[in-house]
Amino acid sequence: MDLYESKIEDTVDSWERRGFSVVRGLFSNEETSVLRQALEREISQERTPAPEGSTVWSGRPVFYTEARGPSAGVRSLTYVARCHDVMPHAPLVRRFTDFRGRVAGRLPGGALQRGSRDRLCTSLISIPRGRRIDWHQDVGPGSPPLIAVLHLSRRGIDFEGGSFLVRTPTEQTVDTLPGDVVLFPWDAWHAVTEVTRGERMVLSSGWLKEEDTEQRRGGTEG
Ligand SMILES: O=C(O)CCC(=O)C(=O)O
Ligand SMILES: [Fe+2]
Repeated sequence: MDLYESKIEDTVDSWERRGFSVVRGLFSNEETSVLRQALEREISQERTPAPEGSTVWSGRPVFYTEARGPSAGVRSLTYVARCHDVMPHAPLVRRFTDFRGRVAGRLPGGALQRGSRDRLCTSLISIPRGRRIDWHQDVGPGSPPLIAVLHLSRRGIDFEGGSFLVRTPTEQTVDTLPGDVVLFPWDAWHAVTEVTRGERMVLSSGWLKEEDTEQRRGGTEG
């Protein structure tokens, strides 16, 4: 039995009972801190946001977006398909996305399966002080069927506030530690409360739908 097998069993069990799952300590503190520091550097670089109204896919294999409306100020940097190889500490990121894929394969329901040609997509999401993520579902063009969120920031050190809320259908609050992974279905309403100090960062992994990537692909193959 490999390292993750029992975690996968617990994840599926919790999913069936509560409609979502939290995996504690998928990554060690040391691994998480290496990843956090590298990704902090990535997101702190100056970038031009994808145009307003474009979906998550703006024709680029790596693209940056800044949210509008109630979640304004939230920034994300998304890597599509093979661009995962250029992410800092790509082997660590790969362990996370592989874990997500293995869980997806065990969950009941065809809605959770990706199409064979859909593309892996991983977003670094940063919420600075005074910002939050409003209630939403990850539904729409390019929405992935199963969302897995790896928490990178240390509550009380890197940030305060910023609790994850999910309705499946009762509302639950999840306070995470770095290295924890939260998994939930694409149609679950979720939100993040205001970050009252510092900055909160996660890596969120899913699939972009093939139709969306085909329609919107720019010159560069991802
Ligand atoms: O930052 C989070 O905990 C959740 C972010 C989110 O809404 C998502 O990954 O779909
Ligand atoms: Fe979301």
